[in-house]
Amino acid sequence: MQRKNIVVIGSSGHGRVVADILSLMPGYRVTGFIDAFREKGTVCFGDLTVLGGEQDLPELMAAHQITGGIVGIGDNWVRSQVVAKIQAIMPSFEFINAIHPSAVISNTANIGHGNIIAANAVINTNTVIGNHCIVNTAASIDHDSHMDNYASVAPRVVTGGNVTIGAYTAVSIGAVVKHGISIGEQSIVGAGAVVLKPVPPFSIWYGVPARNMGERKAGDKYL
Ligand SMILES: CC(=O)SCCNC(=O)CCNC(=O)[C@H](O)C(C)(C)COP(=O)(O)OP(=O)(O)OC[C@H]1O[C@@H](n2cnc3c(N)ncnc32)[C@H](O)[C@@H]1OP(=O)(O)O
Repeated sequence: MQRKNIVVIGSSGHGRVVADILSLMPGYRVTGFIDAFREKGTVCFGDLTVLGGEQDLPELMAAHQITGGIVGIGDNWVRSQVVAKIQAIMPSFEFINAIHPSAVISNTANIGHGNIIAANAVINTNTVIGNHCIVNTAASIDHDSHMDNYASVAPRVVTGGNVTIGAYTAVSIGAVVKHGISIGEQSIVGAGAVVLKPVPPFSIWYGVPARNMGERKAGDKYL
């Protein structure tokens, strides 16, 4: 099989997990990392190094026959900013999905592009995952659910069926979301929360049962 040469944008812990997943996918060869905040040549994962920043992409793509890649940045808002920057610099950049071979994904699920589906994740029947989302290690999104663009679920999150997770919203590590619940855009569900009521947009909810603990603005830090 002809492997596509690709890059991972972001070389922190999450970016390296993404490179690890891609190294297990037969269709791709990871050429290296793009990271404007780390010196060129820094070794990040195995023998893979930082090749340059986003501005260097046109030159790097031509030199290494790179067709595209994926943004491996955990913060949902920052990830969206970097995707926009790449689209402006290199409109032909193809955003791919990084899907761990142990992930279980229904044939009836619909998955966009730029998504990270980590080890042992489950995406069940008729669920829709938008673009540039993260379904992290051993998270489970059950049937007929919907994750909007740039949403994320952290390791061991479990949702029931018919759950909606709005754009840019982060459901934190180990949280449980009851079936039928809708979580609005740009919200945070805190670690270990049990969500039994709908979560409005731009809000922070946590606890057992989860309650409204505050409001937030787009781009507020949560990691
Ligand atoms: C592979 C990976 O690493 S993926 C990333 C995994 N990481 C996560 O998912 C973590 C996400 N972050 C959280 O869940 C955070 O707790 C947040 C964003 C919900 C809240 O963070 P902050 O606003 O900074 O809260 P802060 O730490 O100041 O705590 C405020 C109070 O709320 C409590 N609190 C904070 N989060 C929670 C929570 N999830 N559940 C219960 N109580 C909480 C704190 O104990 C503290 O109580 P205190 O005042 O009595 O000491």
